[in-house]
Amino acid sequence: MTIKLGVPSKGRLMEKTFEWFAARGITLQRTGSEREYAGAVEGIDGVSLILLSAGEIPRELAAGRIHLGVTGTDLVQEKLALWDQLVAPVEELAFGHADLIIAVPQAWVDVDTLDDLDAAASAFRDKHGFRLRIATKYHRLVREFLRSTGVADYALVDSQGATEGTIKNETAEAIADITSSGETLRANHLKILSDGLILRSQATLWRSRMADMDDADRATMTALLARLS
Ligand SMILES: Nc1ncnc2c1ncn2[C@@H]1O[C@H](COP(=O)(O)OP(=O)(O)OP(=O)(O)O)[C@@H](O)[C@H]1O
Ligand SMILES: O=P(O)(O)OC[C@H]1O[C@H](OP(=O)(O)OP(=O)(O)O)[C@H](O)[C@@H]1O
Repeated sequence: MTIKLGVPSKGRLMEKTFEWFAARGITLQRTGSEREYAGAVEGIDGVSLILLSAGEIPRELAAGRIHLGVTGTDLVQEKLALWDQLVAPVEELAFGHADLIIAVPQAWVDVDTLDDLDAAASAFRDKHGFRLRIATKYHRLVREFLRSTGVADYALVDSQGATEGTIKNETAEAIADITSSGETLRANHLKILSDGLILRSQATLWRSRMADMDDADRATMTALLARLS
């Protein structure tokens, strides 16, 4: 067998992950054509590279189909109930920083906190006859956060991308999404609630608690982790 290492297959996260491993003497590269999701590992024996969507890496770790994987804290905590029983963080990689936050239109001058949002949600329901809608792809994290903070009178609507646009498109009144530089929020005339930070995320190397290993794999894992930490 080999130790299977799952890495995002495209974009910022893939490039930064390759750089992070290269700085530790392990070369990860895509092989084949530009569109083929095949990869190779040089600098250590017994490790194979699996290129995957960042959003699927938590599930693959939880199922034990990969031994190690790089993805954001946000995606692990969103996709896996009881995530800490299924995976363990090995290293925070110091890139891919993003905050999961709740934001509302800047024009809502009376709404700056979750308490204000709660009041606005009740008023919204009285006026419109349906619940204030919050667009997000982070359903689990947003529900847990709002439950713990006592906001109840809302409906989540699913948005898998361009979430900041849902308010202008009138499919939601508020959003819960990740922000990094804050530019997308500003460009869409949105503001973060002062107590609306749900989670700080960054790219992290995770180890599966569920993946099988033989003796050779265990030796490879020990050697690999010694190189990475
Ligand atoms: N603007 C950003 N700055 C920093 N990190 C970000 C940014 N956008 C997303 N991320 C982080 O990158 C990771 C992947 O995000 P996302 O799911 O949006 O990626 P994607 O490219 O759409 O991946 P997928 O292939 O799963 O669709 C997440 O952990 C997220 O927190
Ligand atoms: O604070 P900023 O630096 O502007 O970054 C935040 C944006 O980045 C991500 O979107 P992405 O580019 O991954 O596209 P998406 O909306 O399709 O997910 C995220 O969903 C925000 O929209």
